[in-house]
Amino acid sequence: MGAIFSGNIDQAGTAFGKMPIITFPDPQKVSLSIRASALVFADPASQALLSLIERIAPSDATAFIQGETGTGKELVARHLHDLSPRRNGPFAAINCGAFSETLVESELFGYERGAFTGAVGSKVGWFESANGGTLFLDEIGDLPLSTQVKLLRVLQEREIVRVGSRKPTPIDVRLVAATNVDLEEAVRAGRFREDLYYRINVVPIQLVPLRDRPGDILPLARHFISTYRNRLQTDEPELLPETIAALHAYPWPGNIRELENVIHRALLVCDGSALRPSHLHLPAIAASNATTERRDSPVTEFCTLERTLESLYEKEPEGLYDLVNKALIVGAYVHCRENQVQTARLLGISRNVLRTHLKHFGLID
Ligand SMILES: Nc1ncnc2c1ncn2[C@@H]1O[C@H](COP(=O)(O)OP(=O)(O)OP(=O)(O)O)[C@@H](O)[C@H]1O
Repeated sequence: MGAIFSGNIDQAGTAFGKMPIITFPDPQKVSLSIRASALVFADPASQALLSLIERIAPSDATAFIQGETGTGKELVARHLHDLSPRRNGPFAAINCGAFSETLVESELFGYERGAFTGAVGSKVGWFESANGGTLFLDEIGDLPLSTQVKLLRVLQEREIVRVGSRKPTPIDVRLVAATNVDLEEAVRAGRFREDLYYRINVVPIQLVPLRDRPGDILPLARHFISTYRNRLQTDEPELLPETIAALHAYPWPGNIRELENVIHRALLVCDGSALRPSHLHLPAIAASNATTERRDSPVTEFCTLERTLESLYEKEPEGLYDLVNKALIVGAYVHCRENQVQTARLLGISRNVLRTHLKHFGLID
């Protein structure tokens, strides 16, 4: 519960083996060439990330992955492991935020019989489980300060002491830590130890949100269509141009995980031959913008197109107008299941003006 063990500590090799990497410029080839466990790195930002991973994988340096939720932090950690000399050892992943303050220590370092009420036997912790391999600590910012002190000691001494024991056990683990919160801010606020922050931030890896790597959207969508189509045993539906436009217009606050869920759900509801924008059931764009970096945005709900754009335009640099214009129109169109009358009413524009925009975006003839 909470922790996921993503390898097999009893057998050599990782659970999934080495994942194939696809770095294709041509999204049309994607669905033909990738497997379910493949990583998609098509956008230039992702390809830069891939070469960084390849450069640092052979070393034992602690990697510190930062990125919004769903950007692929665990996948990158696993890939680092798969490319490292530790690839035949275990890969263990643990979400530090999933345990109570009292439990997290015994989960990480293990405990001896009688260490606390209910400890009827001894238990190996995640550090020992990952011995010879890689330990991925997700949401490291959630570790209580008392555990942070112990973790720092483990990283310095390269040995753990089980709860209820005094005997140190040497460990040989590469640590990969991740967070989706600003850990520097947590240091400033006194919630995270500065010495531990510097200890883990040896090789920083910043994952770019999906909205800032548009070149990944279509390849990822095709990848998930292929994955879920195989699982659902359905035919591969065609991705219509308007569906592709809708995928690009949406800001993906939940990043790749959200895209995966959207595609999975779309495949369940579509009739098999074509994936239409209405199958995506994307939330209203303005509402999702409110949960992303535009927290201070005046847009908190669907308001008229004119008012929304005017207030954003005052604040934002050039170019945003076109982007937001397109995002709002396509988002509203999808939201209204491609009903032009409803979409025009929602946006506060005439149907003719809406049709001009839709033609311009290639959504209607
Ligand atoms: N480059 C990629 N290619 C293919 N699938 C990906 C890629 N990146 C992420 N995914 C998929 O997206 C989903 C979310 O990825 P992952 O769990 O690694 O994100 P995360 O950043 O660790 O999320 P969280 O912050 O919530 O822990 C997973 O199903 C993963 O397989």
